[in-house]
Amino acid sequence: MLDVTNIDVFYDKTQAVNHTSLHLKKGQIGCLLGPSGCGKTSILRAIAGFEPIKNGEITVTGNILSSEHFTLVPEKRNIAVVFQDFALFPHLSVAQNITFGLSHLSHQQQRDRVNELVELVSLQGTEDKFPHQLSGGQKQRVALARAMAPKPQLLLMDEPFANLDADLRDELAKDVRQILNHEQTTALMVTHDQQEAFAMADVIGVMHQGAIHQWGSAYDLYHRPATRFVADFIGEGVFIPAIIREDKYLTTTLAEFVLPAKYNFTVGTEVDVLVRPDDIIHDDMSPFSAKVVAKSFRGAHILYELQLPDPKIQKVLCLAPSHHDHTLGESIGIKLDLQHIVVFNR
Ligand SMILES: Nc1ncnc2c1ncn2[C@@H]1O[C@H](COP(=O)(O)OP(=O)(O)OP(=O)(O)O)[C@@H](O)[C@H]1O
Repeated sequence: MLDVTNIDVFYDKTQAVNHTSLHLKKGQIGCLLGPSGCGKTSILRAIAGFEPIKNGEITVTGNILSSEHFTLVPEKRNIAVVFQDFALFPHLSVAQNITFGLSHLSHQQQRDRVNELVELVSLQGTEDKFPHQLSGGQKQRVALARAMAPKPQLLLMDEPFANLDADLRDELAKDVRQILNHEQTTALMVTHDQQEAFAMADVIGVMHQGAIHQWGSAYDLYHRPATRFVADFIGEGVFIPAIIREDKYLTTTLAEFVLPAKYNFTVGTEVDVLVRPDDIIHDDMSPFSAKVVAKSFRGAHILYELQLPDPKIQKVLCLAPSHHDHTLGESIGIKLDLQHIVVFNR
């Protein structure tokens, strides 16, 4: 549905997006995730038609919207954009804000669509209120309803929940996902908050320095990170040193593993293995122990930071059920239980 193929975006001589591609199917929700300045907004702006592209192509349902020598104006793209500051018209009521893009419809059709959207975004009873009389979450719902009212072929959202507090953000993210699914709207959003990306998106692109390192599901990004940057950026974890032995064995201080077939390291190569907090199991019977150097209570679990006796390994993290409450300085038995073996060259 949306095909962004090998695009470059420049601001004068500064390259903000570097030969980047992404694809969304109809009804899919995509998310660009990455640290500040990595180029997320620039991709969104190029798709919306606010920035020209230097190379490549942007198409929606096969129609070219942007190419090296062509930029279709934003108003002809049938793409809606929701900004982080909501950008509602302050002098228009909720109903008038939502009606704004519907002038091509009859009055009855406008009323029907507004009623439908007000119900969909759970704003019944606020139709005659003005933006300053609404909470942040309500304003964001109006912004979403207004953007979706003309049934755009694509919805773009730039940090749509950034101005909301954490609880509201989680709740709204789930609601927005349901609303988009209900309307079968294809959407692409930008965020630097991974929980928000996980809550909203079917497919996530992790960006760094103008490039998408991996375009995949939350599960794949966490368990099968394609690059060291993705492994570091998504979730928590540490790298522990290992060496490739004959017969494709991988030896670490804590355990030995068979190297998955997709890796092609020569014998003797020194590598790093990704170890997530849920890969380290607390087990009093284990021959390996480590000292608790820090802990953080997370409700159902405690995240322990553990120092192993091996000086080559800085620390590992262990997520243990919170009824196992150990004190700082205590040594606890641990074992490594890697379900997904992810290895990078040292
Ligand atoms: N109008 C502009 N003029 C010049 N450089 C710009 C402009 N907009 C963005 N840049 C630069 O392009 C790069 C990418 O910026 P972009 O806003 O796309 O990143 P981002 O990932 O969306 O960041 P953030 O999360 O902070 O919004 C940055 O180095 C930024 O400084």
